[in-house]
Amino acid sequence: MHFYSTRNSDDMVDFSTALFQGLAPDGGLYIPAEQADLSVIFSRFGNETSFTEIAGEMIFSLLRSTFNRSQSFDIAEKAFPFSPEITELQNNISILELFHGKSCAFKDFGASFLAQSMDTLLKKRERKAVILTATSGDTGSAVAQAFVGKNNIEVVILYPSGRVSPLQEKQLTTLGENIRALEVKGSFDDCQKMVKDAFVDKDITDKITLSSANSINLGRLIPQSFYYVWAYSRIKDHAPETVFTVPSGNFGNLTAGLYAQSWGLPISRFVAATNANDVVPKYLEDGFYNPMASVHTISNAMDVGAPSNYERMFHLFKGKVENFRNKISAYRVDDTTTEDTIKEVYEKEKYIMCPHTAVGYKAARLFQKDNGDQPLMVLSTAHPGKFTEVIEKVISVKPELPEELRKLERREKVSVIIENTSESLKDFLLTTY
Ligand SMILES: Cc1ncc(COP(=O)(O)O)c(C=O)c1O
Ligand SMILES: N[C@@H](CCOP(=O)(O)O)C(=O)O
Repeated sequence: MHFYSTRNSDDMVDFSTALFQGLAPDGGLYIPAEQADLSVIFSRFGNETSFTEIAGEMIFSLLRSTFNRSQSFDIAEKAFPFSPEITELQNNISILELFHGKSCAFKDFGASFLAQSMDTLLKKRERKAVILTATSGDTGSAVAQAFVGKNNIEVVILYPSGRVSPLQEKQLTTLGENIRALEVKGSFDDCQKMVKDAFVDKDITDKITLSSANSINLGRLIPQSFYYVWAYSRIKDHAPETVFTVPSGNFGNLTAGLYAQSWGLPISRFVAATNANDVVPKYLEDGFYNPMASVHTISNAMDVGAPSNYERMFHLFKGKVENFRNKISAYRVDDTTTEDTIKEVYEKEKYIMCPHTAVGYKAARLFQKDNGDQPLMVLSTAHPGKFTEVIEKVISVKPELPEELRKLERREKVSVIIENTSESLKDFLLTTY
């Protein structure tokens, strides 16, 4: 498969180039140039097919011009020593738990695949890369875990000061080695803009081989399609067409689902769930897309006012709001409703969900109210233990922390504080590398 930029279809590249460039040189996002049909392969997957097998088959089917069969399965095995799990709740809702990886969030799937495929390709090319990542909490922690100790790779993580949870901050700032954390005096959108500006700054790119570990990088997005396929393989006997509800911020997760659908996965609809940062729900309502400054919420990892992947969706839907509406329904959920949802589900079902998952769960219930009580699969994007402060306040119970998170509590934070300007990032990069 080849890829081109959303802003220039003549700029055709292979997977390796898209992976290491991250963002296209014209500032656009790489998208698949060919229409793959994997429906026959999907139909062979069943309840017994492991996540690694599904991932290996998909890597080989989509990226065979870059990875041969044995490399594809090797990457899948090394990247995914963990798997999603499904928990059934009342009201026809299934929770697709994506937080059983090292950093306890769904970002582990993308970050781990990215690290393994870069490792495989760097061995061939003997290149050194600096990975720039903007995070509102979870991408950075997954990337830090996936890349720590990797040869020939330096990682720089930008996060908004005071706007990530205490545990997320520990995950970003305590690993050391090849991982550096920049604490930005600003919002996630500032961090994301600083990263994007660096990619198109020739002074930087002439000196440093930059790549990205955000969902602007297709290497982050493609593996996020694997778990939609895995989920389908588990439910297809009783639900041949599935509605997926996706807690959304930068819309990488939902875009990955749209790709899975375009490759032949029978998904009947997506429900996009946002917090008060609701530019996409507003766009579906009135047809006007107005990115805005993000506001702080208790589902902090979704505090995005200018979602990167809107550009990919816009391209996929040929810029027509009706095409968006044909595939996606959208709901916004405010903080009070998010807290009420966490409480209600815990009281009724003794299930603790993180605030982001609660936004998704509530949106699924609203969708059922509008469209009948049909089965829905809600993507659960993070372990509730990453947001202990919110959970304890709402249900007076401290979620049990996995060992990975518990050991971080004792570690010392190390970060460099910088202004929210592209010049500060440029200074840092040019003086450090
Ligand atoms: C826990 C959690 N849920 C949801 C999201 C939103 O995902 P996306 O940015 O892919 O829309 C994020 C951040 O990416 C997150 O960390
Ligand atoms: N919510 C994200 C924001 C970055 O999103 P990405 O998918 O583009 O990396 C985070 O947790 O950092």
